[in-house]
Amino acid sequence: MQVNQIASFQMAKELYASHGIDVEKALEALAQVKVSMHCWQGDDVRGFLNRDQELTGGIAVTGNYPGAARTADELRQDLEKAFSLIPGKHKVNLHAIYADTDERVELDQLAPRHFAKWVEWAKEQGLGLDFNPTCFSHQKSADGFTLSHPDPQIRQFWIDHCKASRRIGAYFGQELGQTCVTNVWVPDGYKDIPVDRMGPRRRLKESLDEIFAEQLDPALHLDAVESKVFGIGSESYVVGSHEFYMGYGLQNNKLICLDAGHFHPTETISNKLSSLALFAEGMLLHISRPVRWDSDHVVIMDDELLDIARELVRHDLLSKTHIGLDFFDASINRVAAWVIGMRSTLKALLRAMLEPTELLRQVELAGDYTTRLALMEEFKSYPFGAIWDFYCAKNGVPVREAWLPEVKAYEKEVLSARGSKLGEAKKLV
Ligand SMILES: C[C@H](O)[C@H](O)[C@@H](O)C(=O)CO
Ligand SMILES: [Mn+2]
Repeated sequence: MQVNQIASFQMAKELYASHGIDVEKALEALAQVKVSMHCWQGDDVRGFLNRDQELTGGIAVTGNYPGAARTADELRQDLEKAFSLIPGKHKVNLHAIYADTDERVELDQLAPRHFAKWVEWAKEQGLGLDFNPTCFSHQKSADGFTLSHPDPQIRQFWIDHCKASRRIGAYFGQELGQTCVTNVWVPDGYKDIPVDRMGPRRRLKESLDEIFAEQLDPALHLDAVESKVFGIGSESYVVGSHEFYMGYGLQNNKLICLDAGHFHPTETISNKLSSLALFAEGMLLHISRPVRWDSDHVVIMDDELLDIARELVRHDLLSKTHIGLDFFDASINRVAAWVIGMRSTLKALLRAMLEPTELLRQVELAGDYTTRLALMEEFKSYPFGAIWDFYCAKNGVPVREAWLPEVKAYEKEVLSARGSKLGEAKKLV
């Protein structure tokens, strides 16, 4: 660590201490936070099963930046690169289509053995794993319906896929000694105005009941359910709406997943946490950045991310909240996208931990809103950057933008040989 970094840290630490903020305690708390980094940013949600299928489910990846991972080994190599630039020990969030196997296997037949290489790797790297059934990009979801499909056979296929996914999740939890969250998201919905809004929701509920019938040890495995307001091709009606899953999750003790991009454009998930936390067993966050719609832009430290972090810290919700990222941007270097999203999320949490929460609470209760506003504003320019730099250096990862040349070098040495989606092996400089 450089001498000037230590000096800046000491000065900042004293300043925070003068407001009763224990910086060392904040850093210890930050080190406990595991963020689940989504594997699908690394290859534009293609996966390794059914690679010939186009991405469906009303989600879209834009951009043609060269270097997407084409195999599980390449994806793991890229994940390792990204984690080497992010402080702390975290988790990787896998989708079912990322099975690493030579077998030709259908989604409903997936088993733990198809993910053994991921487990072996996660053990070596000291990472946890989370999981998701993949209910899209498949011929059986081509008409936009899966778990709420009117055809019982198709519905059963997706039910069996979700059951298989939970067993894989439980296997991750067992093998890695840390709880795996398996999150169910389905794209089901109508482009145009439906007549029957209830029927598909009743079928989805019945499918979920069947999927969750098998009891799994909650120490090893937790279920989450993710809602959405609309998708491309399901603009008028989404079966798994927020009300649907909030009801389902609360009634059945499931984690409720809030994706930052899955609500109306002016609706924020930060404002939902304090309500949900009073009633729910726990929450899963898909931190994303919607720009005008559910565009899944790379997460940055914007106002909403800071507000999410503040809510988690101020109300002591970190222990009942599982934090995951969910974005897919193919217009920039994909490893950089992960690093930016992860570092921003951790930085936002640290910033929230360095706020004088107790003091702000007291002035608010006393009705002194002038002091509340003044302090909240002044604390925005407090030297949290010096504390973040120290944390990065202490964790042996690059300080500030020093990670970028490492990504550029990796791009030159490794990614440029892979080419772009259009097929040409474009050389990058
Ligand atoms: C690939 C993910 O499962 C997906 O992004 C889902 O979580 C979602 O947010 C769909 O819009
Ligand atoms: Mn999501």
